[in-house]
Amino acid sequence: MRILVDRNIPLADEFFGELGEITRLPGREITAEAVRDQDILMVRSITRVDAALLEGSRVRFVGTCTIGTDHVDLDYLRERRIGFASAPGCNAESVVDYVLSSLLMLADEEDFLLANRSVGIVGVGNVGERLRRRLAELDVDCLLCDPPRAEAEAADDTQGDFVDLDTLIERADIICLHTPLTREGPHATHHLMSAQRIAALKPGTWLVNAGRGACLDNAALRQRLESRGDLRSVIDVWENEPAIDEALYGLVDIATPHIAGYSLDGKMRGTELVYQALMRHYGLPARRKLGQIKPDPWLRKIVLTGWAPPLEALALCVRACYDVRRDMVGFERYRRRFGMANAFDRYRDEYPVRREFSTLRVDLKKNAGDLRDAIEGYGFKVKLASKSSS
Ligand SMILES: NC(=O)C1=CN([C@@H]2O[C@H](COP(=O)(O)OP(=O)(O)OC[C@H]3O[C@@H](n4cnc5c(N)ncnc54)[C@H](O)[C@@H]3O)[C@@H](O)[C@H]2O)C=CC1
Ligand SMILES: O=C(O)C(=O)[C@H](O)COP(=O)(O)O
Repeated sequence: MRILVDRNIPLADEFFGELGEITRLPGREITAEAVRDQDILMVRSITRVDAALLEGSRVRFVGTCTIGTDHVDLDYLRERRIGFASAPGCNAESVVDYVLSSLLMLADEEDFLLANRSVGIVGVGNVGERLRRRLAELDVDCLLCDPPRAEAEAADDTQGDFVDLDTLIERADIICLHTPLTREGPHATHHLMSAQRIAALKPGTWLVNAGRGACLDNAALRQRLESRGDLRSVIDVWENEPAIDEALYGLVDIATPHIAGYSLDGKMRGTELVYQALMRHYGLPARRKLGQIKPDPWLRKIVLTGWAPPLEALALCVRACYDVRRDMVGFERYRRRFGMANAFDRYRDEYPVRREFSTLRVDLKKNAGDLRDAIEGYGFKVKLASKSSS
């Protein structure tokens, strides 16, 4: 079999090599001509997969090693009986790491504790739910907005914690968007954060978008920031990637090129999930296991030998593992050298290795044990020193 793989998919040889001949291409160079003689196509979110790409080709299976599927015409694949798999949840932990690293940076600048603020999570699926759980460990109040879930769970008495988006906007100090991009149906998310809703944000609100760019009206956010400058914003996903609105880029506090989910762990998990689905599709045993191939992180553990203010201890662990400033500064450096549209793709292509918080163990000695909840709450592994060793 012939397998065409986006070159930004790690471990493709290890997982797909046994099935046939692999060709690698940059995602934006995966054209109808390139796929014509291929049997299997493995993409990421920048390749539009539809009739224009696949009609007349031999492709019988498409995998996207991503959570989002808005770049794939699923109806077309169904009609043509082409097998399909995505990688639900693969990089959800990484997106949460990104959000927490960003919130910590802003909290650091404004000198306050997250525990004193309420966070509104819009879209409480794999990402939003993990964010909620980690924030709950830190005693942060969360408001949840997820109408599809609210409807589905309405009959369950133990649920019912959902609010509508306008109530969330009114009450939350920090708003995190984690919705998929959908353009149809009762809960379509295109411009869910509309001009009207952006105008309604309370002065001082922090707005985070790590879902999809077009869930938020980018022009309206630019106007609000230009005219009032009274929000703080973290934008990882943009309308019209990679040719994003540079004026908006210049106004947001943390601007990154769609890398929230870009840990090596998240990407490798994406490859493994799609590999498992591919093997099921062909009725073959999935013998390869990520655990056998995954490289060790280069930083395994940090030892805290005494008590420190929780915010400082957390900031230390976060910075050691993944500091969002690395990507802000790196992206800006690329923008100056290559221009925005080139910088956007190139930074992602050449993305420096990043590992999830969960790969870092924090050893707490002596009275540093008091920091356990905060550090575990942020997603790190914690080991408490035994009495004899402390
Ligand atoms: N920035 C990045 O690097 C990444 C971005 N993403 C994006 O994040 C999105 C969410 O990821 P997951 O949580 O894994 O997806 P998921 O499918 O597990 O959860 C999405 C949630 O959004 C809810 N939802 C749908 N319409 C809504 C609406 N109108 N208002 C509020 N909630 C709504 C759904 O009911 C669901 O619970 C993905 O679809 C993808 O587009 C995912 C990974 C990385
Ligand atoms: O998984 C998703 O959904 C994402 O947004 C990906 O992390 C984005 O990565 P690319 O597919 O654009 O490389």
